[in-house]
Amino acid sequence: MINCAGITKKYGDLEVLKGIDLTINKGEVVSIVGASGAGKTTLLQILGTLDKPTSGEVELDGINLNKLSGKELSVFRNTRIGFVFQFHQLLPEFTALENAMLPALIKGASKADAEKQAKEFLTFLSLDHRLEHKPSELSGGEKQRVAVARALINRPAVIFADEPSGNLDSHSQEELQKLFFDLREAYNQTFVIVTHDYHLAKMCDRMIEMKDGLVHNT
Ligand SMILES: Nc1ncnc2c1ncn2[C@@H]1O[C@H](COP(=O)(O)OP(=O)(O)OP(=O)(O)O)[C@@H](O)[C@H]1O
Repeated sequence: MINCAGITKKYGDLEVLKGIDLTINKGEVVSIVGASGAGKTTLLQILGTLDKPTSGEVELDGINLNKLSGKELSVFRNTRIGFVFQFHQLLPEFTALENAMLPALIKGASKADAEKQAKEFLTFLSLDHRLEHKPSELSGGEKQRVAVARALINRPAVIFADEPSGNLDSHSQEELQKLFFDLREAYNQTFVIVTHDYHLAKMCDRMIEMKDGLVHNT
């Protein structure tokens, strides 16, 4: 699913990633942990095509990312990758249903198909009674579940989550954590999750520990 070899990233003189080799298999739920500044977000952004490495190769879903043009990369990102961030980043003027539908509409799905898919995922995520609510009318946990539905809608190869439960109360945190594993069970969905939450990290199939720009154990 994901293979990366010799990933480095430099910001000026600062070498944030110093040669990362990593393999993540389909259907795995993997956490990336490490101290603040260890390079976790930088690695996630490179794996998720939001940033480019200084050197090294990333293969995702059978595609070598170095070989894609800027335009091909953005199509690949919208269709094959899902993201969940610490702050949900839903569009405030749209309903839960509309927010979840958006990536499917961008991909070119018909409104009817996008709506059907979005409703299926929102129902799976126990939000069938919140379809017409706008983000301001949803709880933090609900907003984050809409963000998960939006990430899922195109059935991406992988969902990258950066501190997905960082802004939630402990009950919503637990609910969200359980969902990742439910979604893997139901859809064989692959997740790569950057987290400071040791409880979540330990629940994952594998914990990738980063230290000083290197992976220490996988
Ligand atoms: N655009 C940038 N320009 C310069 N330095 C950067 C940039 N982005 C990140 N860095 C530096 O790279 C290092 C790694 O940052 P990164 O955000 O990947 O760490 P992290 O492990 O995710 O940390 P945290 O747990 O605090 O989010 C930090 O020292 C950071 O200051």
